[in-house]
Parts: sequence; structure tokens; C-alpha cells
Amino acid sequence: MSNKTSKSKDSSLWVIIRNNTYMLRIIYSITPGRVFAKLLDAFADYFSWVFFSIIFVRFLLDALENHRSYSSVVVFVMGSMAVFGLLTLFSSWYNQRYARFTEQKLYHAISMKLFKKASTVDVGCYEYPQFYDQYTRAASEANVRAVRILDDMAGLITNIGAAIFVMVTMAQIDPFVALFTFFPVVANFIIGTKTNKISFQHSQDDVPHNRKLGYVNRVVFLQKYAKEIRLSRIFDVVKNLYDDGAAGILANVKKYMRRSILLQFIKVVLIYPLVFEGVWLYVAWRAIIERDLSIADAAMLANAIVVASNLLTYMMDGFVKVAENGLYIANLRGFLAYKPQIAEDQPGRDITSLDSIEFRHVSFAYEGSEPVLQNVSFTLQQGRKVALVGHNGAGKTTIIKLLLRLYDATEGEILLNGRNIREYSVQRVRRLFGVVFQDFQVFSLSAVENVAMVEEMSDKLREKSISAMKTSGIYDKLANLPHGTDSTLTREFDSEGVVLSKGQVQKLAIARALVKDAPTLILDEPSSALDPVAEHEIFEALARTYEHDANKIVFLISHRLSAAIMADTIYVLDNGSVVERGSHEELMGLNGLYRTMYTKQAEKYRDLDESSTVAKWEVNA
Ligand SMILES: Nc1ncnc2c1ncn2[C@@H]1O[C@H](COP(=O)(O)OP(=O)(O)OP(=O)(O)O)[C@@H](O)[C@H]1O
Repeated sequence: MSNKTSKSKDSSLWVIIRNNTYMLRIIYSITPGRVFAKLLDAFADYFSWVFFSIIFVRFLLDALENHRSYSSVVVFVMGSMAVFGLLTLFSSWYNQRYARFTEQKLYHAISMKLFKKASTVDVGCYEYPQFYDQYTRAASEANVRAVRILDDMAGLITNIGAAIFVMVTMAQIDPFVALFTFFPVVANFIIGTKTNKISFQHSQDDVPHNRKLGYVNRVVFLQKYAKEIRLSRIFDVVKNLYDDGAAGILANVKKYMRRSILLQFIKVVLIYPLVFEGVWLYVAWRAIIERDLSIADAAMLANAIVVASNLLTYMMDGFVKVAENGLYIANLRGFLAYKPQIAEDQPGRDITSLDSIEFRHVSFAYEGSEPVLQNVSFTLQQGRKVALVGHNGAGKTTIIKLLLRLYDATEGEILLNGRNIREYSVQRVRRLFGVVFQDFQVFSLSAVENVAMVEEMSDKLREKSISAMKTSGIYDKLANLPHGTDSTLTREFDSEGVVLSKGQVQKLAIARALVKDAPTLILDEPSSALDPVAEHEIFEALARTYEHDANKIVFLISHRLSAAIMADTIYVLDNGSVVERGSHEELMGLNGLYRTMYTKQAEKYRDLDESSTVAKWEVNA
């Protein structure tokens, strides 16, 4: 993943501008009103500040010195107050209502962008800690940064306007005095840039540690871990991750704090006194010693210098903040710009039916791992019912993942209807398969939504979902509940939610695969949690369903070889290679791995049968 997503830390001006404008464009596309309202709010802020510190004071002192009419003072004061009142009213509406409202809108839209991207990145990304780090960095900062970028940018623009105004006003009275403001501004900029780089690096270094804290939090709060935690001492082990994370965060505090404190000290102790005290000495000198400054101008100048140096300091801070925001946005841009190698939206040929599936000398290795499949070749024609069997880790599920284009083969090719799978649209290919994976998930939604798996439920789809539930054998359980098939699964959001057993969930997953009515049905260990009666019933029902549908290919992966017997062809995988193939009878005749596995299982079942007979006999006795 590290080489797949760009993680730019370049702080050159061009990159900063590009990153900020990139984010501003996103913000503008989501809520243009917020952009204009924030600009007006920032203007209201600076206007009130500059107006009352400089113009207001100067006008009043000038009116007193030059004996202007009382009514002109009243009009000026009342007019100023009216404008101030209106701007304050606008600011409180903006900050209390509009900003919060649009903030949510921004958060929502940006989160959706992130979710969408995260749900389309290559599945292989999940094998990289760097992926989680980058996603966390992008996700944790993007929302907050979006608002900050707009606020900082609007602040900077109005700040520049206000600074120009104040500097020009000052220069009209004393061009020399403006120089006072530059030293602290430049010094502040240099220190601010350094401080921000340190705090950015600090926050980035904290991400892996914070993820460990987050992981432990999840383990404690999520239901799926609750049983293991109560029945074992695993939490003592997991908790070490929390300790590691917390220690890492503390180490980073130690690593970065000394430099930050030093820079802060230089800024506060050395820079500010130079401006504020120095300026008053200069103005007092001109007014008392040189006597070339009126009271109104002296007061205005003294205020203006403080205001100007503050404005320029804020302006430099604004530049630094904008640069800092640019660094954070680089994470988001990098993440959103990531182009999956197997892109769902990549254009490709359409495919709606399957005449044949062929694996031609296919080899595959997960990135950074040894080869999992080696030179696998087989061809399946329409209507074939095949089983993949083999020991744990032989590569059975990996074959399915390649077929679904969750990964691409490292060598060789997979052909659908005689064409390389890569020529087809990924979405179209995935629609060809109804799959039950071993690690299927239940969502906190209604049972029928868990089966249909689409947002808009039509009556027809509901009917199909219910019929699939009947075939998989879960319907009776759900139909008897107060909300029937609309009952929510899990109790995370609904106290009346249903908690299904593992076997019941497996039946639900089978219904999910059936409802797709895809040309190929893939069942990866579909009966591992089912009792023998339920297993028998499901396979009977599946056989009935597919008996009449001669076109469909059924792919079964199972450790229960009794289930694999029904297949036309059984492929035996060992260490990533197909070592045997044929019908049950043919494979038994080969005297190879299949026969050994089958005989061992048959013995086990016979032993179980015998022991249960003994148990029955003991009970009867
Ligand atoms: N995402 C992954 N990254 C790296 N290695 C993986 C990944 N998934 C599986 N493997 C490895 O690939 C090998 C084959 O795994 P696969 O899941 O295909 O086996 P399987 O035959 O389906 O096993 P089982 O019967 O236990 O389900 C295993 O050694 C496994 O450790």
C-alpha cells in the first residue's frame, strides 16, 4: 500500500496551494453558501476590530480637537453602533446556527467520500498496516480540517485586506512607523513554521499508537469479543497493546515537547515585548519630544501599530496554518486519489451469462508471501457441479477470490467464456457469482435487507428474498417473530432485535447467495455450523433448486467430504496445486489423498455413530 498511495509531505508553496484549493473546491461543491457566509463573518470580525481601534478613536479625538458639531458625533456613533449591531447579529446567526448546520453537511459528505473510497480500494490493501495508518490519518483529520481550511482561508483573505488598509492609513501619518511591525512578523513566521512542522510530525507519529488504543477499545466494546474475553485471560494479552500504544504516545510527547517549549519561549519572551513596548516609546517620543503629532494621530498611530503588528502576525500565522492544513490534506488527497489495481468502475466488456470458467496455469502469491497457488489448471462448463477439497490452507478460498477478482493471478490466466477475466467489467464479473464466504457478516439491518443486500427493496425482490430464505431453511425461524422477516438482526440498535445462532446465520448467508440468482453459486464451507439434519435439508433443497437449472455452475468448498460427493467433479488441492480430480468413485479408485481423507472421515463418523449407539444403549439400560 505504501507505494500504491502517494503520501506527500512536500511543503513547497505550489503543493500547499494545490492542496488547499483542492479542499476548498470540495467544500464549495458541498456547501457554497458556507464559503460566502464565512467570508462575511471574517470580514465582520476584522472590520469591527480595525474600525473601533483606529477609525472610531481617531474620528472622536479629531472631533474634540477641532470642535466639530455634537450632532455629527451622535450620527457617527449611532451609525457605527447600528452597523456593528447588524454585523454582530449576522455573526451570531452564522456561528450558532449556520456554521453548525453546514459543518454537519460537510462532515457527512466528506465521510461518504472516504467510505466510498475505502470500500473500493483493493482488498489487498487490508494486509498493510500502512493502509490503516493512511486511512486513519485521512479520516481523523479530513472533517475537522475541511472546516479549518475554510475558516483559515477566509480569515487570511480578510486579514490581508485589513492589514493593507491599516498600513496605508499609518503610512499617511508616518511612513517610517510601519517598519516596526515587520521584525516580529518575520520572526513569528519562522518560529510558527517550525512549530507547525513539529506538531504535524508529532500527530503523524502518534497514528500507529492511537490505532492500538482504538483496537483495544474495539475489543472491549464489541460483542463479538465478549465471550472470549470472559472465558479466558486473553484481555491481559490484548491489554499489552494498549500499554504499548500509550507508551508510544508518551515517548512522542517526550521526543517533541522540548523543542516546542523552546520555540514558544522565544516567541513570547523575545518577540512581543519588542513590538508593544518599543512602539509606545517611539510614539511618545514623537508626541512629547518632536511635538509633530496631533493627539488624534498619536492615539491612532499607537493603536494602529499594535493592530497592524497583530494583523501581520495573524496573517503570517494564517499562512502557516494554511501551509499546515495543506500537509494534512495531502493525506486525504493521497487516499482519495488512490487508484485500485482492480477498479470497480474500470470500463470493460459486459458479461451476463457463463458458458465456461477456465483456470489456465494460474499461480498466485499474496504480496510479501510465498506462492499459495501453483500452476492450477481446470475448466468448468455450464451446468457443472464441482467441489474443491483439501487440507486447511491448501488454497481453496484463494481460487474463489481470484474468480471474483478480489485479487489478480500472479501468473497464468483465468478465462470466462474463453476471454481473459481482466477484459470484463469488474462489477459485471462479480454479478456472475452468488457467494457464501466462510467469514460472511451479518449487518445491523432487517433480516430481509440482510438477504436482498440492496437499498431499494421492490416487492419482487422481497418475494425472491423470502423464497430464498425458505430454500435455505431460515424462513420458519424468522416468520414466527413479531416483526417477521423485517426483524432487525443483532441488538445493537434495536432492543427487539434477533440474535441468530451461527448455523441460522449460515442459512441466512445461503439465502443471500441464492437471491442473486447468479449463473454461478459458490459455497465456501456453507455447512460448517449446520447440524447434520439441517445440512442434509439444505443440500436437498439446493439440489432441487439446481436440478432444473442445468445452466448454473455450483462451486462447493467443503471439509465434509460427504457433502462433496454430490459434485460431478471433485478437485483435490494440496499445497496450492490440483493433485487429483474426478468423481467420488474415480477418486476413491485412485487410492490417493482423497481416498485417505475420505476414509479417515468415514472412520470418524463411524466411531461417532458407535459411541452414540453406546450412549443410547447405556441410557436404555
Ligand atoms: N490475505 C492473505 N494474505 C496472506 N496470506 C494469505 C491470505 N489469505 C490466505 N493466505 C494464505 O494462503 C494460504 C491459502 O489460504 P486459503 O484461505 O485459500 O486456504 P483454504 O484452502 O481455503 O483453507 P481453509 O480450508 O482453512 O479455509 C494459507 O496458507 C493462508 O495462510
